[in-house]
Amino acid sequence: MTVDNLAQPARKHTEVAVGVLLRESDGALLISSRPAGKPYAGYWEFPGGKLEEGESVEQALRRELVEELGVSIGQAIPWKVTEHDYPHALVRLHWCKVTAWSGEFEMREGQQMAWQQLPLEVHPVLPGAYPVLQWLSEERGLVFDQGYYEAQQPKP
Ligand SMILES: Nc1nc2c([nH]c(=O)n2[C@H]2C[C@H](O)[C@@H](COP(=O)(O)OP(=O)(O)OP(=O)(O)O)O2)c(=O)[nH]1
Repeated sequence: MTVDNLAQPARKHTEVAVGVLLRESDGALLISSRPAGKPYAGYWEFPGGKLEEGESVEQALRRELVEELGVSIGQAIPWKVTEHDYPHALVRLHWCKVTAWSGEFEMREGQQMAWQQLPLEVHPVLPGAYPVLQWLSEERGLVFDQGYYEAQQPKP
């Protein structure tokens, strides 16, 4: 460890609730694009957002999906937790599966949404979502090829 590292305070995690909405009829996944004005605007991700003070993961996810998509979710089933270190934030992503919701989808933040099978056709995909694509692929007996998604990232 260098002297510089010793001098740095530990980075605080930003807690994020993320929903993997699964369509019963064909197993498609709901993916949405990040709205203008946010870091990684235009990247595709699973819908969700940051926990507010005092909120549980499920409460935050329920609130975010109303705010972003206009739908009320049923149970959010906790699935896995990952971390991703971006230049803008160190995030802890709380992934939940969601199989029931009500209401009509409305893009309330000017974003786009798409029901997708694997591998996703939309791009670029937020790198913090890769692990979920891997688990979903494994569940479905599909090969996950991270290079396919990396090749679709904008060139620096
Ligand atoms: N929603 C979502 N966020 C993800 C995914 N993968 C991933 O790394 N993230 C990261 C990106 C952001 O740093 C963070 C989510 O924060 P955000 O800025 O979208 O959350 P928010 O809607 O509460 O934003 P805000 O406008 O209130 O600040 O999690 C994903 O698949 N979905």
